[in-house]
Amino acid sequence: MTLTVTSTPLLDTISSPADLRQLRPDQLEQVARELRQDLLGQVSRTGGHLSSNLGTVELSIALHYVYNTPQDRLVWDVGHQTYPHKMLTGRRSRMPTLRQLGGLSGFPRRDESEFDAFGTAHSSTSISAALGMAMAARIKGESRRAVAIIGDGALTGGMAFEALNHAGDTHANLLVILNDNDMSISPPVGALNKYLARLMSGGFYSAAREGAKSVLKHTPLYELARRFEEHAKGMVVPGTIFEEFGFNYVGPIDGHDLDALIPTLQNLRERSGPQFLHIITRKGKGYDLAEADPIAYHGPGKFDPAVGLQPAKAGAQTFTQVFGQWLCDMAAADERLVGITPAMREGSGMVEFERRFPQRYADVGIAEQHAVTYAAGLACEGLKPVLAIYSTFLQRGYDQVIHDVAIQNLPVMFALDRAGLVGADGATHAGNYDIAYLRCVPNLAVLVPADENECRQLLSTAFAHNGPAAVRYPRGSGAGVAVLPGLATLPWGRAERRRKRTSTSTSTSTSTHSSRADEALGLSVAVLAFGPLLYAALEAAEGVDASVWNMRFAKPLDVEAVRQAALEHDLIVTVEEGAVAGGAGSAVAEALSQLGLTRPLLHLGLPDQFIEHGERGALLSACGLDAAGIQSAISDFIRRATLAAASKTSRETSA
Ligand SMILES: Cc1ncc(C[n+]2csc(CCOP(=O)(O)OP(=O)(O)O)c2C)c(N)n1
Ligand SMILES: CC(=O)[C@@H](O)[C@H](O)COP(=O)(O)O
Ligand SMILES: [Mg+2]
Repeated sequence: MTLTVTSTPLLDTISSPADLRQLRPDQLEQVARELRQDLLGQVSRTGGHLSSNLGTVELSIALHYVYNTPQDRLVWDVGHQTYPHKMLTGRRSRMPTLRQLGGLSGFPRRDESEFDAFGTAHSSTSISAALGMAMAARIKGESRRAVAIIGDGALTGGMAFEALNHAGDTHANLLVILNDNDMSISPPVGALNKYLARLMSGGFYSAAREGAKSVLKHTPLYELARRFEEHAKGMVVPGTIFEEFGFNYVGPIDGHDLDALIPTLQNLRERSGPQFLHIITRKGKGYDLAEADPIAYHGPGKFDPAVGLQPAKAGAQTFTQVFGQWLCDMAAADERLVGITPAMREGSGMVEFERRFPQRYADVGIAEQHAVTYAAGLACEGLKPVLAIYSTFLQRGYDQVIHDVAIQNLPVMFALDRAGLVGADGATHAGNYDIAYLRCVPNLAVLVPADENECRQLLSTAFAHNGPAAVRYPRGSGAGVAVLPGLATLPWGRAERRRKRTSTSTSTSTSTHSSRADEALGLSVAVLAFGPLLYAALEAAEGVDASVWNMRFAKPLDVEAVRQAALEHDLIVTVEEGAVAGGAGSAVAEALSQLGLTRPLLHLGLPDQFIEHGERGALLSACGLDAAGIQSAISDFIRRATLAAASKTSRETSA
């Protein structure tokens, strides 16, 4: 560890930016040292995003020092780099609760602090939101300022350019700060990145220019520098792309140098019209291990800062690892396979695939819309694209799924990771909606493996399918089922029955001979499970003697299995780790209605509300999606149904 603090602590005196603004400029470097050290200690104890936050320490201090927050609006892009901002805005004492149930969010939230001007966690939204705020200030006749802080990775998202295009034409009092650390989660990709690198390498002129402006302001030398700048701009240096968009471009400057940052921001705050400040920072700044490996420290779990991250202990295989292995094996077997990631190489398990098949790998940047349509183009030419994408991020490419893939019935395969609750990232990253938003799209199949081995089998099944298909699997590991080698497929659209209720009574039985709770109440139960909750459902079924089907497909639904379940049982229970509204359970209800079968239905899944951050298992339990929760929901339902039936009978008798 390289961080040491010597003088009397200043950080403890800062409980809001107003306190920070009381300090002399020459004290701010000490604040930065203390803040960085505290940040490292805090994140090492809770886990969370580290590299990006170590890189925004000086920027956060400078922004709150110069701008009159919260009246002036700071809009952070993605928001994974806002821990220093949180610590300066009255939330330092709550850092030990970071990303835990009931604790601080890992991202900005309007309901957490008045200093969080805009909630975020998906990238590339900051310029649009800050522009909206700048224009609102103008419309309302207010003199507030709006600042968007966006990373070089987030700038690759199309939305950022839509906003730049709009902003440059508005004369809005908007400052866009490009926090360029030459990294996304993985190394940055694309022509824009190369362009930024060129700006950076040619940046000495600009830096000197801006440094001169700030330092020499109000002196005759400043006028000289200004004239030189104008001459040089026109004659020597071509306008930057940001100037072509209508912004006044300043930089690049060193984003860790408070002596450069503060006067530059003071200067920019007084200017009107769209301003663009390009700063250069280092991901992981100040912690040697993170500087050396910003990818590993992008979002680590808990660790000891003195020794750093240790190799993970061999544990259960994650679904992501199952996918990564399958991708390599299938690529070796079928040279038409092309793997695509929108900037999530590590998270999606594609590191090995890139290493082995570089020609068939593409990181397209944070560009989910493009990723989907790019895959569609590949499919048109007979290739077999596999787009590995987090469920939550596919929301960005929804129109492309329908318009570019499904309508044309193209064989694009979506490997949907992080389906269901994700835990510490919370509501913004939850993959709760994909079954609902995909199953309504014609031609598109939705496969829901129950365990690791079935995940591999259904990946092969989707890949073999001659049309669009999504395979959804959750974060982390599942039941721990051993994954068999081979690329065998499973029957298309077919569920498997995993448990038969032991009682022989018929669906309309009123038997009270069994000791089991449901039997006593006279209802037989069929559970239709979609995805890894199958195992909790099987456990619950032991308690209520239910039949259980592993449905495997949310679409095409195995209607025969639904019919059989309905004909043999009184109550149908659906279980899924996805939104109940419009989810797989709804598909079962639709099927029953089409079959003309009426059965009481109990849909177990995620409720119609955003689920906060917390430990994934605990959140699932809180939603009633563990074995105990499923069993008690079924027993309660039966009890209520039986009571309702009894009361109806007694009303009829007395009438
Ligand atoms: C729409 C969307 N896609 C993907 C992500 C995942 N993601 C979070 S941070 C990040 C990299 C952002 O890079 P940059 O903006 O340069 O910030 P840095 O991590 O370098 O601080 C990615 C890909 C996301 N949050 N939102
Ligand atoms: C901020 C962001 O979007 C990513 O860093 C995300 O937090 C990664 O999530 P996983 O840890 O599930 O890969
Ligand atoms: Mg970056």
